[in-house]
Amino acid sequence: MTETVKFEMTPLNTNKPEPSTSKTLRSRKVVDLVFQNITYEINKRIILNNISGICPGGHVTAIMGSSGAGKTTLLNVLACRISNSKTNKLTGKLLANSCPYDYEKFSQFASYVMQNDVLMETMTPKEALQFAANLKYSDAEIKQSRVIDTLKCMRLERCQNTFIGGINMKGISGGERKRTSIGYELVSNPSCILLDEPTSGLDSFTAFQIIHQLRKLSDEQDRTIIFTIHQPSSDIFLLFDRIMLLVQGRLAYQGSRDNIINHFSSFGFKCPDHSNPMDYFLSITHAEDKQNIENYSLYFQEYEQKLQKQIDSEIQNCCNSDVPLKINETSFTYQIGEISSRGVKDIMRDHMQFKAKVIQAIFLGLLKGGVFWGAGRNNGKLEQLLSISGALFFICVDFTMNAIMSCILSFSVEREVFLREENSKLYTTKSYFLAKQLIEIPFCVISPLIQQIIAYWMIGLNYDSGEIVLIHLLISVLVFVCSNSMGLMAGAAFKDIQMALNIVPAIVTPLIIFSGFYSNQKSFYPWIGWLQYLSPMKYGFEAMSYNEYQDKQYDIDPEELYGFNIGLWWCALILFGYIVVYRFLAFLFLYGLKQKLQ
Ligand SMILES: Nc1ncnc2c1ncn2[C@@H]1O[C@H](COP(=O)(O)OP(=O)(O)OP(=O)(O)O)[C@@H](O)[C@H]1O
Repeated sequence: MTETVKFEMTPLNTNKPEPSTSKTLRSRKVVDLVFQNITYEINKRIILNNISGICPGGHVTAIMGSSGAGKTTLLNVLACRISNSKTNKLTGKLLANSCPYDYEKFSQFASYVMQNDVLMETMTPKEALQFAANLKYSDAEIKQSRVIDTLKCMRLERCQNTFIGGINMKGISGGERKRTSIGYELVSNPSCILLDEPTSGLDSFTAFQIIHQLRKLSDEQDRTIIFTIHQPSSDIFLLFDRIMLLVQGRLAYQGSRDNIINHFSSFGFKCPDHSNPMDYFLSITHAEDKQNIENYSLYFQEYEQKLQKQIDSEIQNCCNSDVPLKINETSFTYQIGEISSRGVKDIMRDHMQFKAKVIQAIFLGLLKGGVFWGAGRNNGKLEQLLSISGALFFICVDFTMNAIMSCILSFSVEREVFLREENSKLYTTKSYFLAKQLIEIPFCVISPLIQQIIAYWMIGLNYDSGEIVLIHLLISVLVFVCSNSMGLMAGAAFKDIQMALNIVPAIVTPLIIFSGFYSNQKSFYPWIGWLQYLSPMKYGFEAMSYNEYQDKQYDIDPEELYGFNIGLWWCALILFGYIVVYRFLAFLFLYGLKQKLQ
């Protein structure tokens, strides 16, 4: 059964009392966002054309316009998610209560809710909000009250203990996901909330509920709410306080919702009775109709003559009190603890993934054991040396490909969550990265161990002493962790994961060729032979071979046949060194990626 929402039009009051220091969500000062003379060009094409405006605190401002009008671009400019580059040129001023702001400052008083709900599938809404609150506040009582208030405010009480879910797991509904996304930002008590198409993909009733909640946030808590929206129903239209109507990157209307109908009527564009005003205004502004395009100059002229002065005066008189900042109160070590315990929960709860990984490890162990069955039990002849070397080399290649690809794929989902949470200043890149190492490395150890414990005895690798077996397992783990580190680095280095998935095999293939199994390592031409030193498989294969062939006699010395030239422990040390280097580079790339996406 659907719930009915009783909507009461609460009178607007922008002169709300000063913030209380209570532990509830109501603790805000008004923040007026102003943009002045914003022009944005991409490759010399003007996307936003010298526009100015104001989004007052305690009001709901809807940015509207037909497709391609520049709504998302304007929202991104306000959220400082667009900056100058070689091809993109942004000019103009952004002010919060008359003070200029940039990306860093924006994230201290405002939150941005993306169109896609980027949330951890294995958490419940309550846990997600608790995670955000834990990372934001140090006082236990404040954390608790923020979570409870937000659940109530976003009407999430009924689904608070259901998994959020996603592709792999059934979970809460689309509307509840959106409300969780908004709540996630709300926990940190931002003065401004910017949302990109908060109603897209939702049915009209759910869309109404979302906008209704946003309206309540502005009315009851003085927040500045700004969002883009495509085609609101008439019920939703009534929830807006202000409207900005964009037409080809310029403003055709800006001001109160009440006035938009009169404004367009005054120059001959009367909204027909009984029709949804926004449907009408979008129909007269979309760029598909030739007549509309001819009318654009009239819209702009009327805007400049009748509304511009009013907007300029609102900008002049905007609030200029201090902007309340949402400061993060938690320490670096606390952040690491929180992120890693969430990560462990995520792995344990994602039963499908967890089972798939264990089954895959058992299957690959059995496969290697079956294919190279007994290869190590006979020795002496060259062909026996070749088959055991084939087994050792295949172990290295399999670990490398497996670890790199699965890391890139799993990180592609996770890094969106990281980018969102870092953007919301829940934690720093450093604490996320260290927490990731704490969770991931133990799991990287388990998979190669399962595979090798199975395959070792089936292949009949050297078990003259326990030490030899342990060294083999150690090298296997080092190769796996090293490849996982390469995957992490690739996942962080490429903005587009698809590109990483295409390019990485092209990089790994030469590393396989130069790893010493297919050709003697000393026989490569020097101008290209140096590539072998970049290959973790070379060190893995060489170390495993030294370990395996000790005390064994063959027709030909394996060291000579393959041109081994480093030695077991040096190989292990170099693999360890590569792990450190790749992980450090992954951190730098992640840091760079975060900056690039600002
Ligand atoms: N990276 C880009 N390169 C080139 N053009 C771009 C880029 N980003 C946006 N544009 C162009 O800028 C214009 C405004 O885009 P924007 O996404 O802001 O429109 P919108 O009003 O949000 O549209 P929609 O409702 O369809 O999402 C569009 O014509 C779009 O093609």
